[in-house]
Amino acid sequence: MATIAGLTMAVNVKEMLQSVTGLRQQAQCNNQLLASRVSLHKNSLETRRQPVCSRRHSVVMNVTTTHSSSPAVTQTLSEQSNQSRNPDLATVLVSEKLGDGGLDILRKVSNVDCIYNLTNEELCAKISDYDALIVRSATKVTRKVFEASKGKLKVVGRAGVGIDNVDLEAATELGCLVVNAPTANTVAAAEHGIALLTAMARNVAPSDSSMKSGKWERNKYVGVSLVDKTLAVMGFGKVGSEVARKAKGLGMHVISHDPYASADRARAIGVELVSFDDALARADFISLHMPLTPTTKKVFNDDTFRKCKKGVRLVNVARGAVIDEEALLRALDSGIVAQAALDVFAVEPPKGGDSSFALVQHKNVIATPHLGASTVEAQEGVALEIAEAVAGALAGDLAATAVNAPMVPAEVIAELTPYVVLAEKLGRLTVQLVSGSAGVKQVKVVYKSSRDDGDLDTRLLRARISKGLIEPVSDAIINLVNADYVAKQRGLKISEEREPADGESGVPLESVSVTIQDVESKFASARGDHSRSITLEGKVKDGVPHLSKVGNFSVDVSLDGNVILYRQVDQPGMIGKVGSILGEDNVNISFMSVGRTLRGQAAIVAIGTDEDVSDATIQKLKELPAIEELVFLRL
Ligand SMILES: NC(=O)c1ccc[n+]([C@@H]2O[C@H](COP(=O)([O-])OP(=O)(O)OC[C@H]3O[C@@H](n4cnc5c(N)ncnc54)[C@H](O)[C@@H]3O)[C@@H](O)[C@H]2O)c1
Ligand SMILES: O=C(O)[C@H](O)COP(=O)(O)O
Repeated sequence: MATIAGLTMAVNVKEMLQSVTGLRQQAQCNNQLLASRVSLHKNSLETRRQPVCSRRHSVVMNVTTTHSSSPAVTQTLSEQSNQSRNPDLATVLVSEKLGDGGLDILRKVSNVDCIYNLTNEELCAKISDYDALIVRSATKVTRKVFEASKGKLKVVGRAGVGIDNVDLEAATELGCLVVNAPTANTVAAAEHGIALLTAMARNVAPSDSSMKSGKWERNKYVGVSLVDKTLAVMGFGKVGSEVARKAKGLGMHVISHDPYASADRARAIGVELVSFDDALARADFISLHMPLTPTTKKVFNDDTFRKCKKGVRLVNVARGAVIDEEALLRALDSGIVAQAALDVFAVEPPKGGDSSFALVQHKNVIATPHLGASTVEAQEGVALEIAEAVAGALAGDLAATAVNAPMVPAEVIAELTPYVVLAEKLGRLTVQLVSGSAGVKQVKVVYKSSRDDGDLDTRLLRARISKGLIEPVSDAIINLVNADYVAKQRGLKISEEREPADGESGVPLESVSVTIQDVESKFASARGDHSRSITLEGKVKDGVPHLSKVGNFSVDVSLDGNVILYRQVDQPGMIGKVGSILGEDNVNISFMSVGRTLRGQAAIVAIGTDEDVSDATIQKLKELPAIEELVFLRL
C-alpha cells in the first residue's frame, strides 16, 4: 500500500507544484538573489528547473517572534505579521527555535513568523496560513495538522535528523513535501554521547548535587574507568561512528553492531563489527545510535538485558522508545544495568506517573532533556541546512534531503506501477536473506526487456529496489528523489544491467533479478552463480508481482503476502504435512509452488501466506525430517 500511496502522491506533488507556479516563479526570482547563499543539492534524479523569471522583487525582511505561553500575545503578534506581509511571497511558520543564519535565508524569500510552544490545536488553527512549516523534535506534525492546512502547506522542514514527529504518510497523501537536515548535528550528538558516558562513569551529576546540598562525599562517588573497557556502539551510522572514533581516543575497545554497516569503514577506525548478542555479551558500556523504526522499537527489553554482562552501563542519545523503559527500570533495580545516562525518552517531556519520569528519578540514572543537538554550532548548521532545503523547495527545486516527493511523468508511473511494486518486494525479500555482519555493499540488478535502452526508465525501479533493501534496516525514507543519495551515503553500489528479451516491446519488462553480492545467505539455496551471493528474480503476471526464481531454482509464487521458502528432499506427502502444520496455526496459504532440479532430488518450495506465521510454527516446519532449510520472509 505504501508503494501505491507513494506513486499516487508523485502525481499529486507534481500537480501541487504546478498549481503554485506563480509562487515558484516569484521564489525563483528571489532565489537568483540568493544564488551565493543557497546551494541546492541536486542528484541525477531531479528533472526540472523552471525558466528563470526576469522581474526582480523587493526583498521583505519580515519576521515576527513570539512564545505562545500566552494565547493573547500570540494572536496579537500574528495579526501584526499578517498586516505587514508581502502577499507575493510565500509564508513560513517556524515553530521551534531556529538559528539566525537560517532565518536570514528564509526572510529573503518569504514572510517568516516564529511562534513557539504552540499546542497542537493552536498549530492546527494557524497552519492554513502557511506554505511552509519548520520544526524540531517537539512539534508533532500530525495528520490533523496536514488536514487543517487545507492544501496550503507545501513543505515541512525538520531542522534535525529524526522525522518520527512528522506523519510522513499523511504528508505524502496530502501532497506535502518533507525535508530534513541529516548531517549538521552529528558531531553535537556524538559529543553529547561522550559527555554522558564520562559523566556517568565518574558520577559527575550526583556528586555535584550532593556538594550543592553542602556535603563532601568522596567515598560514595567512586567511579569506574573507561580505559581498556569494551564499548558496544549499537548503530554505526553518522553519530555512532563518530562516538566510536572518540571512544577509541579515550582508550576504549570499541565493538559495534549494525546490520547494515560496512566492515571496511568500521575496520578503518579500528572497530570490530559483531552480532547483536555478541555486543551484549561483551560490552561493559553500551551506547545506542540506531533510528527508531518498527524493528528497533523496544529492542532493549527484559530479554536483551538478560543477555548483558551484569553491571553494564547504558547511554542513549538516539530515541527513548528503542528501550522498553519498564524493563530498564527492572534491570536497574536488579543491578543488571549499573547505571544509565539518558538524553531521550519514550515520552518527552516525561510526566509524573510514566516510565520516562520514573527513569529520570532513579538514583542510578543521569538525564538530560534531549540536548544531543543543542550546541550553538549545531543549531546554526541545522538552521542553514534546513533553510536552504525549504527555500529551494519553495522555488520548485527538490533538495537532496527530501524524504518524500517522487517526480516522474504520470504516464511512466502508470505503466511501471506493477513493476515498481515487484522491485521493492524483491529488494525487501533479498535483504532478509542476508546473514552475518559483512553488510550489503554491492547489488546487481538485471532487467530482462525487449525495449530499447531509451524506452525503459529504470529510475523508479532502482529507487524502489533501494527502498526495499534499505528501509527494513534504517529510518531512512527512500523515494525517487533521495534513493541514489541515501544508497551512496551508505556505501551501497547498485549496478544495473540489461538482458535482451524476445517478447513484445509493449510490455516494459519480462523479469527483474536482484543479486546481493559478497554476503553470506541464511538460505543456501538462494545463492546465485557465486557462492557468496543471493539472487531472487521476479515477474509481473496479470498485473501481479510474482517471485519466479530463488537462486537457480524456478518457483512461481504471487507476492501479495508473506513468503515461506524451504528446500526439501523431493518426496510425496510433504505438501499435506506442511499444510496441516500451517492450518493448525490458522495460516492461510495463498499460493504454493515447487521448483526442483531432477526427480527425487532437492526441491525448493515457495509458499505465500496471508498471515504472519508464529515462531513456534516455523520451528515445527523446520523439524520435519525432509526439510533441509527454511526461512520465513515478511513483505
Ligand atoms: N539526542 C539527539 O539530540 C540526537 C541528535 C542526532 C541524532 N539523534 C538520533 O540518533 C540516531 C542516529 O542518528 P544518525 O544521524 O547517526 O542516523 P544514521 O541513519 O546515520 O545511522 C543510523 C544507523 O543505525 C543502523 N541501524 C538500523 N537498524 C539497526 C539495528 N536494528 N541495530 C543496530 N543498528 C541499526 C543503520 O544501519 C545506520 O547505520 C537517530 O535515531 C537520530 O534521530 C539524536
Ligand atoms: O533527530 C535529531 O536531529 C535530534 O533528536 C535533535 O532533535 P532537536 O532538533 O529537537 O534537538
